[in-house]
Order: sequence, then structure tokens, then C-alpha cells
Amino acid sequence: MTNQNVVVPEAMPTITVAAVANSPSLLPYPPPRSGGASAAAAIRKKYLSPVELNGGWANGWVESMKASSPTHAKAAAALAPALEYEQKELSAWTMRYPSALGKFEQIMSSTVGKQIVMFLDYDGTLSPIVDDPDSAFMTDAMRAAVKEVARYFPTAIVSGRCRSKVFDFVKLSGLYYAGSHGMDIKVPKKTKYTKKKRAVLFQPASEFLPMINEVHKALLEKTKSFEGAKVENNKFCVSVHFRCVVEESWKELVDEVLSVLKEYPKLRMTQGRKVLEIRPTIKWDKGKALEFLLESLGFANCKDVVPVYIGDDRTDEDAFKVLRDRGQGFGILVSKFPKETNAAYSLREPAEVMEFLLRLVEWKRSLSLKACTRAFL
Ligand SMILES: O=P(O)(O)OC[C@H]1O[C@H](O[C@H]2O[C@H](CO)[C@@H](O)[C@H](O)[C@H]2O)[C@H](O)[C@@H](O)[C@@H]1O
Repeated sequence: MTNQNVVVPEAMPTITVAAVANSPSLLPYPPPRSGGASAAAAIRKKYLSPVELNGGWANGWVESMKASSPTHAKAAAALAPALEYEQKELSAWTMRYPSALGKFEQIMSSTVGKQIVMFLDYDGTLSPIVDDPDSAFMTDAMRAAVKEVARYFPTAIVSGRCRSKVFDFVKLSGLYYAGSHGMDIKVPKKTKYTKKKRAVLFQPASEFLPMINEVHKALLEKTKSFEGAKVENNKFCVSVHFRCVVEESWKELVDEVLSVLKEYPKLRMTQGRKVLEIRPTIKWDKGKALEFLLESLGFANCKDVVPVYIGDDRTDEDAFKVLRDRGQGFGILVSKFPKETNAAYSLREPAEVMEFLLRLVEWKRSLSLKACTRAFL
């Protein structure tokens, strides 16, 4: 069976056992905890294209879904040699993607005299991952930190959620919001940084709205018998959550989702953190949204701008890649586990993101203070 609208989860070349041994950073998320050659075999299996696996596409998705299963991880954690192997992998990975907190001074010294623009993902970055997507609240302390950052730097929230929903969580005006993985961007008429004649609403997938609503309904119907499954309408994309579905039912769930998708060749499916994301096939992603926002802010051809993007998920990789390709700014991946990434730095969890944001504010204030003192001398 071939299905053009299905994106192979993490389509990666097949990795050999030797290659894995030599490249500790080539690990799926979270890494298999079975250690040594068997870990390598698990990695190899994960990266096989679904068409190569017996049973075809759906099995490929289930393999990918299982690779991020905490149940699997816990069961395998009983193996002591695996833990040692894992520690080595982690330290090799953090050498390659150092902590943005550990390298804070170094990072900041490269931004002096330049304009930092902040891009923040929401789930898993500003808020912890929780079972119920409707309860993924950010803390007041995090909100205060983001507010402070936005006082000093243009700040955008870039999320897979629909724009109104992510605004309801963040509740801060004066920021830029890009929802539906960047397919719904609003640039207000007047901000500290831009004065536009009118607000800009950029929705490159607007023609898909009726189709997305139709698919949302169909998916609600098809998944209603799966205990724990949740379908979320994110306006220009739909999320099918399987975090609370028992693993034995994942294959059946994927089959149902694929059976709906078969009727919509203009939609594609990708996988996030325990979620299947259905979205239009248009060439638009969080990376394009980052470029669009930089342009809207007047930094399109500016050499002295440092875009900083913090995110935790596969969809954030598009933005990290844009920064890497531009050779401008840097991405920070939020992850506790080694993970192949286009980011330059890492942070372990939202609490560290908050610490980074607060240090950024402190650094900016101390710079301004030094400048004032110099002016008085
Ligand atoms: O781009 P993001 O802001 O990171 O949004 C990506 C998806 O995030 C949400 O799902 C994830 O977080 C949930 C709450 O912690 C969790 O239950 C779920 O398993 C995660 O995948 C959101 O609900 C999705 O619609 C977004 O696409």
C-alpha cells in the first residue's frame, strides 16, 4: 500500500550497529534502554521505513509510537548495563549540545550590540507535558519570566495549538502569536517594535479550514471507542492524542486514523509527543513562521539580529534548521534525553527554560546599567 499523504515518522536512513556505536547522538527519543548491541538493534529497527516492515505503514507508525513509550523504557530500565550505556550516551550528547545555562556567558558575549528576538514553543517548553492537553497550564512564575523577556526583546510564541488556545494559556499581550504550527500568525497593528497601518493576519492554509473541520468530525467518530484517545481541533490542523490509550490499542488507533486520512490526499500526518498531527501538505512550518515573523519585525535582511528559538518537539526542528542554515542565532532543544537535533544547545525541562529566560533579563538589565553608568562618567 502506498499513501502519499503519510509522512514516514522520522524518515531516516537505516543505521548500522557500527554507526550507532560511533555516533552516540543518533538516538531516538527516548533512547532504548536495552544497552549495547541490542540498543543498536532497537535504533536500527526504529529507523526502518514502515514499508520495509512486515504489515506496512500502520506498523511503522506503531513502532515509532512505541519507541517513545515510558512503559517500554521502564521495563528495560531494570537492566543495569543499559544505565551505564545510557549515561555515556547522555554525556556524549551534552558535549555536542551543551546546556544553554552552562554556556550562558559565552552565548551572550556573542550577542553584544545585536538585537535578540525570542521564539518560544509552548507545550513541553513553557508548560510541562501532562496527560490532559486542556490542563497544560504554565506557572505564574513562568508567565512573569516571559513577560519580562518581552519587555526587553521582541518575543513570539510558536505553537502547534490553535492561536486562540495558546493565547488563553499564555495570557500576555504585546507578544506575537503563531498557532497551528505557524499556519496562523497575527502581527498586531502597533507594538513596541512595529507600527503597521493595520494588524497582519497570515493564514496560508485558510482554504483547508472546511476540510480540517470535516476530518476533525470524522476522527472524533472513529476514535470515540478508544478509551483515553483525544482529538483536538487546532484550527488548521488536528491532533489525535494517544498518551492515555493503552499500548495494545495503538495499532488499531493508527489504522482508524489512516483510514480517515486515505480520503484526504491533501493532508499529511506527522508524529509529536504521544500525538499524531494531521495537517495540510503545504510547505509551511514553524521554520517558515520564524522567517515570516523576522520579516514582519523588520529584521529580514538585518545582520545584527540574533533569533533564539526554544522548543522541545519534532516540529521545532524546522525552526532550528532555519537558524542553522542562516548561520544566524541558535536553537535550544528542551530534552532530558539524547535526541538528534538541529539545535545548538539544550535545556532539560521547562524549569531550566525559565531559569534561562530570567538570566537573559538579568543580563540585559546589567548591560543597560553599565551603559547608563558610562554615560554619567
Ligand atoms: O508546538 P507545541 O506548543 O509544543 O504544541 C504541540 C502539541 O502540544 C500539545 O500536546 C502535547 O502536550 C500535551 C499537554 O502536555 C500532552 O498531553 C500531549 O501528549 C503532547 O503531545 C497539544 O495538545 C497539541 O495539540 C499540540 O499539537
